[in-house]
Amino acid sequence: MHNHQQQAIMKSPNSLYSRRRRDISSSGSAGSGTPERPYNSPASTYSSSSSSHKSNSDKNPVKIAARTVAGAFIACFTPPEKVETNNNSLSSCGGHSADASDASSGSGSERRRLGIYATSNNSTHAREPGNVKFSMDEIYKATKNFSPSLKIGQGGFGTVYKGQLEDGNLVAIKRAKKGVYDKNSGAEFRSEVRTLERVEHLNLVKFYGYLEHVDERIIVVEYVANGTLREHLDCMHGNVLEYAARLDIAIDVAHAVTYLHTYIDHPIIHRDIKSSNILLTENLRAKVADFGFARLAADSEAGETHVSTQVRGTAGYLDPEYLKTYQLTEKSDVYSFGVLLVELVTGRRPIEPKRELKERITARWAIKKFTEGDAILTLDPRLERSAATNLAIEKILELALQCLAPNRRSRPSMRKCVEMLWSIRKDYTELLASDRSSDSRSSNTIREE
Ligand SMILES: Nc1ncnc2c1ncn2[C@@H]1O[C@H](COP(=O)(O)OP(=O)(O)OP(=O)(O)O)[C@@H](O)[C@H]1O
Repeated sequence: MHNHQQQAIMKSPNSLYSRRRRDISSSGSAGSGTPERPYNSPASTYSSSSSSHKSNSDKNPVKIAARTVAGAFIACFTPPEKVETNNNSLSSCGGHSADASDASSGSGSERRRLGIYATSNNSTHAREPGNVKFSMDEIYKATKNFSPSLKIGQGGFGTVYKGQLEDGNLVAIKRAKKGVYDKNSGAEFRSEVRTLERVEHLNLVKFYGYLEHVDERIIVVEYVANGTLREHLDCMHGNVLEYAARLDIAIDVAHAVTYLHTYIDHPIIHRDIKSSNILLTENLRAKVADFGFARLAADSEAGETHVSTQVRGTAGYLDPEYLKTYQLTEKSDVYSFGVLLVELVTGRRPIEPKRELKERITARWAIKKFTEGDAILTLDPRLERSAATNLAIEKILELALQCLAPNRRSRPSMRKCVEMLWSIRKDYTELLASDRSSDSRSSNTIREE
């Protein structure tokens, strides 16, 4: 990537960085989790296992670099009418329901609707635990020979199919485009697969296995039924994503990334944290997907502090220091997480070329509003305002500001982000409860009068 191209990307949220420092309490109170999985215990959240893991895919570096640069240039120069933006209007939350209603991952009705594996519930052919190698036959069966009706997505890595294994588990089967992995990159594929095999966390998409056969490279991961966070922010699933759910999602993602960064054997940098890589369950809990770019972080005990490698990632989320130096650290993920926090508050995409100039880079605009004392004006207009929400917006943007610090040393660790988010959620929940009880008291008073 050329310097001037990098500059184009780097103009974003950091140059806008003007600090308004305030102390954020980081009491680390646990807050409430859903029954789906508690996160009151950091220890349990971060524990690792050696059995099954998270998704991976790798991507063509040339395409990624090209896409990154193109993204930045499109962001700056594309005439507005050619670029789609997020329409923040209530009406955009109409009835378009993609996968939301069939969120019953693995339910009989869904299987019947898709017509896959009618007999699978009775199957006794479960995969051996720990066996991560799939055969072509298994993949053909699971995808009904890569049936177009089971295609659920297309990404930089290739095509994604929904499938069902013989043991009944629903999976996403990611088939690499031919050429993404050539003969020489088999080692890279295998090393990434080894990484996936070793990680396991409730907020990471679980890795089931892979297949490497002639020119086929396939990764099999847990199917997450309820679409991506970006789709939900765009109201593609019918309902507005409530503020409390957004806070929970931020915490889920922070847990997953903290786990990766503090992974027992060796820290792992995700490198592509973005709202379209956050998948949601039917209970709106988040699972971080796409280890396409994941690399093991440098061993800081061995005196290294970064990994030098090619620039990869997605325009709008890229750490400017990484773009300048090609040096990747965990703090690059923290930067992307800061962009994601702003996305959660505003509902907007990181770059919205159709907006007026000062609002095109969402993080720059939101942080400016925050520093001017107008944080609440950045709230997604589809959400209701309340004292609790107003306070939480301020605090989230304050945390985002820290994550987006141009100097990576000034950024908090992901673990620190988790603690701050716990504290924000606790304050939010308490204030919401007291708002509600005072509301009901005053309505009782009115009724008595
Ligand atoms: N585990 C999964 N469960 C359910 N759907 C999935 C899963 N993984 C991917 N998808 C669907 O497939 C789409 C493409 O996913 P993929 O990870 O290949 O690309 P991407 O992250 O959207 O794009 P890019 O490769 O540019 O980062 C996703 O947007 C999602 O809709």
